[in-house]
This record gives sequence, structure tokens and C-alpha cells, in this order.
Amino acid sequence: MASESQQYVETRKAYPNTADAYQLIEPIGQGESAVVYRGWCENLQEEVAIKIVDLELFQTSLEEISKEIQVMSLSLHPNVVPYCTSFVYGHDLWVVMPLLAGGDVKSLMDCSFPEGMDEPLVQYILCGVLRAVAYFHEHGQIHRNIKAANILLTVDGRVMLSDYGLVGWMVEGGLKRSIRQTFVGTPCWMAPEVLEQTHGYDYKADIWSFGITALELAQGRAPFSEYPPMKVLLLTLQGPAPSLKGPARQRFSKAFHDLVSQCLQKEPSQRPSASQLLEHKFFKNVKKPSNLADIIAKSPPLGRRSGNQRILIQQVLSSNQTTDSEHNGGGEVAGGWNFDTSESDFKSETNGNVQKESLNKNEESQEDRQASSNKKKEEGMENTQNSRQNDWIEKYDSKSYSTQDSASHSDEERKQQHDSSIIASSHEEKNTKTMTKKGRFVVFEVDDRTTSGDSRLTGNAVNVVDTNYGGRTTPIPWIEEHSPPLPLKESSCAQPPNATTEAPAPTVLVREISSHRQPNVASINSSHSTENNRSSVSFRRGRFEVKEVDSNNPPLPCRSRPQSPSPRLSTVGEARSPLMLLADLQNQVVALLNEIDNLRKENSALRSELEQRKQ
Ligand SMILES: Nc1ncnc2c1ncn2[C@@H]1O[C@H](COP(=O)(O)OP(=O)(O)OP(=O)(O)O)[C@@H](O)[C@H]1O
Repeated sequence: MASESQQYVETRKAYPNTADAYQLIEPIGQGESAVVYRGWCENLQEEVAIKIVDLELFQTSLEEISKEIQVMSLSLHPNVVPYCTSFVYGHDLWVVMPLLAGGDVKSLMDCSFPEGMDEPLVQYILCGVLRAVAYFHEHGQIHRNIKAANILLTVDGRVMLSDYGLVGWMVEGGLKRSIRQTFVGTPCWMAPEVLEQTHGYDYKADIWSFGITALELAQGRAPFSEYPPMKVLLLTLQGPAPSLKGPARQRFSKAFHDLVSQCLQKEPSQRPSASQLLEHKFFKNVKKPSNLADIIAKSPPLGRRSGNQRILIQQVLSSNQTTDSEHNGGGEVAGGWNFDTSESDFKSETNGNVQKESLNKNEESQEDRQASSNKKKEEGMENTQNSRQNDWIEKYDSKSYSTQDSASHSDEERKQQHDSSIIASSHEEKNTKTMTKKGRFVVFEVDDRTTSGDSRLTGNAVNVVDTNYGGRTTPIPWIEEHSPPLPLKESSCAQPPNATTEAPAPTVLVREISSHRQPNVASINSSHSTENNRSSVSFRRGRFEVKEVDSNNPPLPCRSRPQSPSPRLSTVGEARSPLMLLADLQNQVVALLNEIDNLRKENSALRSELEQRKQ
């Protein structure tokens, strides 16, 4: 294994880190925060995958992105998707990776194994995933997003784990953190302790997600995936651990059932570690199925797998929201979200005419972006893409605003998905003042005087309900809008072991930029790129430009970011009703709003200092 990793290091090439060095060919994947394109690197004459995260549209925090890049650039393992380079272009982050032409296991399963895979294939895929998980854990990381959609295959069937977006560092400042207390993950795959948030969680949360992924591969879908998020939460916390149901139960060996039940123990400490699981009898005599390459070859090409049809819907709606908020001017509040129901996207998304309008807007902005991001792109390719976009739009009725893979779900399920927001809405009905929809999140503005929140807060609380039960739960996507980026240095994971506090925050300049958009190309971190600039890193983030300052320049006072507030939850072991869980969530929201306030104050202080310096 070591020699294979070595081989990866040696074969790494110098990938260019400017957008015009790449052609975007077609979208091949959609995650919660990004669209992934098949791309062409002119210099290296090589196909690549380019993950494009619209930093404004998806409200992804710079901190999260920095972590992803950091983990990707340091991860070298035959079962972990390697990283080529990354850079910021305009308000997009581009992450360049090798193209894994076998695609993700979820879309392969949807096309070729809707009722689940057979045991030898499941065994082979899980073994590759487990090796990657063991590698992450050995290096002090929790993946936190293990699921079939994040397992990729090469064209000849090698298994690779991707999506480091949620990888959490267990080692910070050189010290191993024993537990984490962040609410991230994908509901169906999330361990009870992650959902509960009372004691935090550790590596064992990945073992739970791994067990759920085993069931997903065996039966074609994750347990509880047919339910809305709140029900998934309750079933996971209060129901028995999931197991293989229906006809799939008979198809699998005792060893498989034993593996799953070991992984899905509610008490995390009773779950085996990844390296212990590799010794499990289920993984004796693992072989790559001889027909795997054939199965991959016969499945639809990446751009045409069912899951990718949802990409345009997401783009159209998000574009509509951005355009609206730009035009609304003063209507922006709380990190750029529009809470004005009269102009609500939620409303407009249920209106077919407006949706068509949004398509036009999207086409314009797409064209603008394409034209500026890649001048070499051929006209024909763009037209093909636009006409494909039209085809896709026509396949969806006006209610299909969710990013859920509609092709793989029945009408009834889609209705249930839509209902999930209604269920959530009825829970909140008394307190709700306004609601709007952002992507697949329904946002309720709640009168905090009627909640159990912090009474010192005079503003309104915000609750966010994820309408996509297959998706990651991100309670407050804009929370880190004003956070400084992580220090993007490889050395950040090699702090002296006696460092007891968080690594000092980098010196940053934050400035508000005019609405006139200048493309701002900056390498975020590309340890293997040709135009690397380590001393100074700058980002565009909404209205702000964040710049890490060269140490030779006179530094502004370095302000460490306030610690995230600990979740304030009810007593351990207490039976919690849905309303109590909602109250818990609202408490967290209040705490997070306080943090936003602090960050805002910090920002304006920094800006005025900057102004003073300029004068
Ligand atoms: N290197 C690659 N080669 C081929 N396809 C890829 C590659 N990387 C990603 N994809 C496709 O894009 C999809 C989304 O990618 P990814 O999971 O990285 O996005 P994300 O926004 O981080 O997702 P998530 O919702 O899991 O956080 C994958 O499920 C896969 O289909």
C-alpha cells in the first residue's frame, strides 16, 4: 500500500491553476455544494473532473472549503480521490481532480442495480471504502459523509472515496481532539450521537455511516431514505438500528449481517474501528468482480446518469435567487438571504412561468460566466449544453425544485418530500413570521419571544429545514460568511504537540467590495501547481474580499475567531419529543445568531481600521 501511495506522489503533475487552461465539457455530478464537470486540460492534454463551488450561491463557508482543500492536498492513498489543484475564479472555487470515469456508486446503482448489488460486488466496494476510512482515521480525520454518492470508481473499477467537504480534523494544533460537536452529515447516514449532539462524536460516527452505506449498496437505497428529515432523525434516535429488509435479506451471508450489526450499534464505543473491521470475516478473500469493468462500460456515460438531470434545476433556481436578491437591493438581510415573502423564491419556484423566466436569466448568467471563464470554449459545446438544459427543464414540472434525484423517486416520494417542508411548517406555524426557500432549504423566520431561546436576543430567530432527505443538513449555511479563512498551509496539521490552544488565526484583511464584479483569480492552495503563491491568499466572499497578508506587510491586529458555541441541548438520556428537538435546534440557532453578531462587529472594526490605514 505504501508503494502505491508513493507512486501517486511521483506521478503528480503540475496542473495549471487558471480557468482558461480548462474547457468545461459537461456536468457529471451534483453535490449539495457543488457541480462537478467533465473538463479538458489543454496543457496536459488530459481529461479532468472540475468541481465548481459557487461561493455566493451555496453560502459555503471559506473555512469548510479550506478544510476540503487541505485534506485533499494531503491525502495520498489508492482508495482516496487525489487532488490536482484548485483556484478561485470570480466567485467560484474550482477544484481540479482526476476524472473517475466509472462515476459514483449511487448513480451506477440507480442505473444498473436498483434493487441493490450482489454480495461479491458489495464486499469489494466496501473493502476499498474501509481502507480509505482506516487511512483517514489513522491520520486523525473523520470523513463524516460516507455514502454511495461519495464512492467513485475508475473506469477499470478501482474504488475511491471522495468528497472531503465534511472531513473534520481530529488533530488540531497537533493535539488529538477526542470529540467533535458540529452538526454536519447526511441525515440517513448520520450516527445517533451526531444527531443527538449531547456528547459530540468521534471516529465511530464514520463506522455508523459505513454500516448504513453497506445497507444502501445491498438494497439499493439507504434505510429511511423515503422519509422526511425529522422522521429520519426520530427513527435513528429512538427506533432499533436499521438492518437489511425484504428480499435482499436472504441474498446476503451471515457475515454481512454481522458486519452491519457491529457497525450499527447505538453505543459508539461498541462499534469496531475501521482497522478492526478490515479483519472481519466478511472481508476474507475479497476479489474485484471480473465483470465490474464490463458493468461500468455498459452503464450510461457520466453526463447522462439519472442523478445529473437535477443539476440544471438547481442551477436555474439558485440563479433565480441570486438575481432576485441582487435586484432587490435593500431586501438583503442575514447573510444575503431574502426574508421578504412578497418576493419569495419559495412562491416563485411553484410558478411555472416564473421558472421559465428564471431559465432565461440562468442562460444569460451561464453564458456570461462561460464566456469569461473560458474564452477558448467552442460555441457548439455551449449550444449543446443549453439545449440539454432546456430538455432537462421540460422533464420537470413546476414543483420539482428539490435537488433530490427525481428520476429515482416516485411521484409519491416527491410529494412526501414536498410535504416535509409542510410538516416542518406546521410545527413552526405559531411562531413563523415569514418563510422563504433557498435551494432546497426552507427558511423560517421565527419570533424568538415564543421560543425557548436566549432571552437577551431581541431579533428574530431563523430555522432552516432541509427538504432533501438524502442531503446534508446544514443548519445555518451563511454562518461563516464573515469568518477568516483557515491558514492554508500544510504545516497546520503538524503543530508542536504541546500546543494547547487553537492555532492562531492568520492575519486577514476583510474589505467590502463594490457590486461591480472583477474576476479575481487566486490560487487557494496548490502545493503541486505551477503558479503557486503561498505568501498571500485572497478570496471573494459575497460582498467581501478576504486577504491573508504577507508577514512583511504591516499587520492589522490579529483577531482570533470566537469559539463556536457549544450546542445547548436537553439532558442526556431524556426522551425527546419532536417539539423538544425543535426547541433544541432553535437554541442552537440563537447561539449561532449571537456568533454572527460578534463576527459582524469584528468585521466592521477591521474595516474601519483598514480605512484608517488607507487614510
Ligand atoms: N473526480 C470525479 N470524477 C467523476 N465524477 C465525480 C468526481 N468527483 C465528483 N464526481 C461526481 O460529482 C458528484 C458530486 O461530487 P461531490 O460529492 O464532491 O460534491 P459535494 O457538493 O461535495 O457533495 P455532497 O453533497 O456529498 O457534499 C459525485 O457524486 C460524483 O457523481
